[in-house]
Amino acid sequence: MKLYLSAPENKTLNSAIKITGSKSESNRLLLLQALYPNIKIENLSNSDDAIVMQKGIKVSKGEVDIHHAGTAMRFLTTYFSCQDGKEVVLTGSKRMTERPIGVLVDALKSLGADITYLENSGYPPLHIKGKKITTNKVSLPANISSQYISSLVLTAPSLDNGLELELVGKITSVPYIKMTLALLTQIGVENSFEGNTIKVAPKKSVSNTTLVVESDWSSASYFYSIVAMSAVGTEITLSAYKKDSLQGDSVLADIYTDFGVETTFLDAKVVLKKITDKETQEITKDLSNAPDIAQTIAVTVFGLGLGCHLTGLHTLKIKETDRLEALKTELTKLGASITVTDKTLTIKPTTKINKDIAIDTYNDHRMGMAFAPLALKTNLFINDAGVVSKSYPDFWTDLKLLKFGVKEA
Ligand SMILES: O=C(O)C1=C[C@@H](OP(=O)(O)O)[C@@H](O)[C@H](O)C1
Ligand SMILES: C=C(OP(=O)(O)O)C(=O)O
Repeated sequence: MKLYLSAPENKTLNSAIKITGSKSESNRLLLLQALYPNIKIENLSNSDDAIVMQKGIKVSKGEVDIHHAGTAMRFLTTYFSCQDGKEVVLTGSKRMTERPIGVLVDALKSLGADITYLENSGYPPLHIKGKKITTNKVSLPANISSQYISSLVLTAPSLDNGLELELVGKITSVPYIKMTLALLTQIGVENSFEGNTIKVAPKKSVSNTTLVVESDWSSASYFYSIVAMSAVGTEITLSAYKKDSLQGDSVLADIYTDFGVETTFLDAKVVLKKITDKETQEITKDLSNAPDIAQTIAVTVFGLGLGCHLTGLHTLKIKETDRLEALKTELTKLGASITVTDKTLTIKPTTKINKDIAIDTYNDHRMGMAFAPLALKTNLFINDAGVVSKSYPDFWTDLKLLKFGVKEA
């Protein structure tokens, strides 16, 4: 599906949007629910990634296809490795077979897991024969993906002896690890994270507990970008959010003050308001704790004619696509002056934005959603716009609620 996007006729959009549950929280809770069936989940994400997780975790024998879902791939690798009697082939999309998993597989093998690579060493698909794991100390590099760590931590309380992890090197995407540990705390699992050591105590069962997933902050980023590019006075209300979030991407509330957006928390809602068009001209940010909002920020900066130097982007090359190259290619088509390295992105201020450009999405939901707000500045096409369903299936419908022109081309 190719879409043609244009700005709403009334430039001051005031509207309320309810965003689906966080895919990160949802996939963690689905894993914990499989280990502890007394857990009930509310406001579960309706994303493709949560659907493949729900389906995959029920399989005992045969193939589990998690498509593009990194969290499902990583979280289920540990889960199945520790399920005595289950035997699966864990696979995904072509891109998933290019996303590394060797660090996690090596860690699991050192614990005694039975995992074999079916194609390339270090990459999915994996053949996993579940075993009872009793060894409880493991060490692994922490600078490539925090999902390997979250994966081990999530299954850890179900192991007879719990688990102690030693994290080697600079720890990346730290808030996601803290989210995992906070959810364990919420279900009564003792844990600690001090220095580079994580300890998780074993737990046999959990009493009836209902956990409510907060809505997705990464999805909220696209509305921050829309408000940033709108007239002073524009307001959008998003639900259901809280000030005390487990999601690291809630740092958006701080970051977008540089773009003139004020955030107010009201009950379970968050109100975004454009309060000034005197934006910070050059922004410098280290996004190693919030990699998923890098695309949104880069597009906001370009749309506002500002400059930026973003660092801490070393994980972007192994996500749904090489996001640094994809941003460079697509922003250049629009007229940006952009340079990237393997971990940084720099944009120089420009005033002109090319019209009617077709943005390629590279099977990456965030490429479609991050570029959409630019319709406030110029008309544009989004190729393969269905990609958004990976995390936010209702994105285009919600954009229509804001009166954007969203037409099949
Ligand atoms: O644990 C999680 O839910 C996630 C961790 C991050 O990945 P990395 O740790 O690989 O950066 C993030 O990019 C991804 O969208 C979700
Ligand atoms: C990187 C992402 O997801 P995952 O790694 O879970 O596929 C994302 O949603 O931006």
